[in-house]
Amino acid sequence: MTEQTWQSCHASDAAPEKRTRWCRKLCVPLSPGDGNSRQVYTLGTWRVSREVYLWQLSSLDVKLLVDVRGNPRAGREEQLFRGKDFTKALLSIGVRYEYWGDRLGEEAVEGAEAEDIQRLLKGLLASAPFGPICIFGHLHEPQKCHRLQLCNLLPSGCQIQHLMWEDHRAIRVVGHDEANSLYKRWVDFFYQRRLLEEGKRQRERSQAEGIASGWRRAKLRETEREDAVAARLAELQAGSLPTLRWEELSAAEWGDRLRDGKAYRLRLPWNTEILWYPHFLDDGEADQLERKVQDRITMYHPTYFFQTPSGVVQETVNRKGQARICDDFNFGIQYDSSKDAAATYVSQKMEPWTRSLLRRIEGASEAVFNAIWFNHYRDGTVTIHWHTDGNEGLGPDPIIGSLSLGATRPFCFKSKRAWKGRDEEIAGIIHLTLPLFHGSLVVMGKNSQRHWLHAVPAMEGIHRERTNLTFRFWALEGFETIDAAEAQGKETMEHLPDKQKFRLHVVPDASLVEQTCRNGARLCPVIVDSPSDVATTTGDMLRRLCDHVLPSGIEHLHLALCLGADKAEGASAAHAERPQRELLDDAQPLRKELERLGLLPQPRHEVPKILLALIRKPGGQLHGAGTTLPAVPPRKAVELNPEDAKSIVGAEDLFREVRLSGVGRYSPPRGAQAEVESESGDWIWEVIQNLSGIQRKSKGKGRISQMVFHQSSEFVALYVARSKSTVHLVLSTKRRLQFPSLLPADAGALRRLGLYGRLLGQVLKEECPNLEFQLGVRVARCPSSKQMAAHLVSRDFLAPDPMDLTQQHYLEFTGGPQTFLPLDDLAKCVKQGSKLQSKVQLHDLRCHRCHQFFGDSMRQLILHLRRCTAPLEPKRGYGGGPDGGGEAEDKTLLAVKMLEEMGFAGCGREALCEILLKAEGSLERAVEFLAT
Ligand SMILES: O=C(O)CCC(=O)C(=O)O
Ligand SMILES: [Fe+2]
Repeated sequence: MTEQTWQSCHASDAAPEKRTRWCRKLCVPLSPGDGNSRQVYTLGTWRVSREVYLWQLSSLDVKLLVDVRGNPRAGREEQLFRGKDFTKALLSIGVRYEYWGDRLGEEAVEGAEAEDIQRLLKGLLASAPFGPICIFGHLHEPQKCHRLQLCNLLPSGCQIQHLMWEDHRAIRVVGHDEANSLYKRWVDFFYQRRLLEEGKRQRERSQAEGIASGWRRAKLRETEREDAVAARLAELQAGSLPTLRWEELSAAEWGDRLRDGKAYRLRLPWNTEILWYPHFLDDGEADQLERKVQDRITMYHPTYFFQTPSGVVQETVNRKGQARICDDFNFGIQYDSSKDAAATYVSQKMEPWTRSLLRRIEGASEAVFNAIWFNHYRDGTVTIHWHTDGNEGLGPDPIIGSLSLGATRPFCFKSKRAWKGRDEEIAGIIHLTLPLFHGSLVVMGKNSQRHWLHAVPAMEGIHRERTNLTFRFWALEGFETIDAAEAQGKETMEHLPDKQKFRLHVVPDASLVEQTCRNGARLCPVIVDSPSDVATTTGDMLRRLCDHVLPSGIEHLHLALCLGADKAEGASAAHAERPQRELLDDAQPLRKELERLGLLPQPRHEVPKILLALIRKPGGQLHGAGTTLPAVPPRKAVELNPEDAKSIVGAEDLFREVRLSGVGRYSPPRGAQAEVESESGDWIWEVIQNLSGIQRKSKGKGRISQMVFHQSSEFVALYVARSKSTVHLVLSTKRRLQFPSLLPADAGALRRLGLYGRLLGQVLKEECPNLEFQLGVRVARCPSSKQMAAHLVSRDFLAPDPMDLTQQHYLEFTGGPQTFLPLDDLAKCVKQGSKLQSKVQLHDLRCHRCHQFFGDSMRQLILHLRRCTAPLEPKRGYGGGPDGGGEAEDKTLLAVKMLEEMGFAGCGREALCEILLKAEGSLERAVEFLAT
């Protein structure tokens, strides 16, 4: 291949600057005939059994398999993971396995010099056994995999052929020139489409400018002119964004800057750019848009089929709702690996409101888009796993704008490879988390898909829905592959049973549409696939909907079939005119019922929708357990103290986060459920780490998940296993923050944590109006090297199990700022670098009559005092004995001394005097007061 042919292959002349560094490096021609003549095959991973792989390699007489996967244990094909097992299996058919992914993997070659890669390839060939070799990459199609570029750097004598699976047995050979031309076609097609789109925008804008300056007659509609102006303004704002550089800020500083309400251009390693607009839409605009999306966009929850290791086929409704808008393309949703299981997802068309929004986002993103993809997360248990948006339709190095509405969820970025910074401390895989506030926009700019993964992790304790709109430029018609996040760890089915596919459009009854469920989520129409099992009852169907799709906190529902002219039409028709309904019995097999009514669609027709209605079932119960959810009235709004708003960085956003998150009821897990075994003794950190796993199988029902009362993007509020009071939570940062190593830069996070506690306190006060709350850190714990934790505790100290309230806890919680320090004071101390020392003095508790010791168990002492009949020693001079006479003051002093001897010296004499007065002089009652 000559330089010219390479160039024309890999970059359109019209967009030379768009060529990646990688591609340019690969343009270096190879000297022909360097003696390395060799048969080279390439192959990717696919859902084909390992036996068939081995059989094909063996029949091609391959002698060496060269694994060039950067991460050879990634993806769904576990049987093809690098490991002893795979190596042995290859050896059994005479194929040697060599791992080269560390030098020739996707990451290793990114930005590398072509000469260096060539040198490595030469070395590889020189050491390879005689005979054909096979380069093994990740992706099935060679034109999408970096192995194609590697092959372009092989010595010219090599005979290169790419192998692709035709089905689960047969293989197809694609010539190297053909693979290169497929790649070129893809790139050229993509750039041409984008140029076309850019041209359109330019024309629109110059028309708008022409009209504004009065030299051109209006050809654009008013809205189009406004869109063009808004886009231009957004573009100007983008152009003047201040820059934050990853290396220049500590984790604490990032936390502050991402919460200071300002928009930034973030520059990350590997020449990556992210634009961050925390308030791209103001609150009013964001509310309005969320409403509009609820009204106009119908979310689709596709059903995926997985084969479990035992061979059982599982049918799973995707909990994440999806919708796509695009005038140019439809998108495919593939249900499993067989081609005919893919069904076209018909995109909705652009409307004036979506077009306006898209234009504005384009300006802020410095890009053009032609598609909006929606993701709907009904609550914090719906997630998206680590992935890149690397679909071929997005072209090379796509730019993606991502707008968030509803509950704040964190957007996690992590680098695909380790950063080798000068500073040891910041070397390694890089993590950056953005709090996706209601109305925020993140633009994943250049290199963000190439070098980084992103995810939206689970967030138990968040009951509010979230909608995400991603703005993309899509330029290829094709099939979307199945959601990698949902498929994680599961093997998809090879063959689906031959069945008819149709979709069910589930529309809530008009009386339910306006009903807001717990925490403000609205019951909206959804589209789901028909269940494949003919025996599925309408009760099963309803349960599936409740478990996976509908917002929680709705009243008892019933499923009805809508009959009438609009039975297969969209939600709007159902809203406009209520069709006749036929109530479906819970036990009725759904499919049979549809068949009986003559509604089953004919196979091979375009997937039709059948309208099912959700209707209120007065006082009824859903069939089976776990589907009856009482409606809970939304909580009253929390309030932000104007002082906090002024003085705390990020106060407004934190306030909005809590307000919009749908804080749940206080319901601590009971008994063993609440205990977290902690090997390190730092259970809070262990829980936090556990929670930071991006996707959890338990979907909010696991043991660790049950420990969570609430989360914000920065903090977590956990139930404690041995609660010391009616309400008792520990609050901590999700970032590692240990007491002895708190730095002045952490003061901002501590002040926000204080505010978080106050806001949660307000919510809890509404739930338990008779309780008073206090928030602070136990000073005695501060010197320990454990995760920093604050306690939000009600002042009644009525521990569910009184044995759990020790003297130490009691004295600390009631000892004022010397033992229980408010977070704002802690922030001040940290800022000034002062040390904290607890003033609590602990004494063993003991009975003043029989002198029995009770360690620090207040409960045991109280129980004992109620029983102890030992006489009071007369010489102790208290309790009405003969030496006990004298002045009342002396009597009190004696009693105070006795309490001190009993182990309450830490309370201070003044407090003991007061308590004695309250207890009318009775020591036993004084002890009980001390405990409550
Ligand atoms: O919901 C989000 O913010 C992320 C969505 C996403 O990454 C995607 O759709 O690819
Ligand atoms: Fe994504």
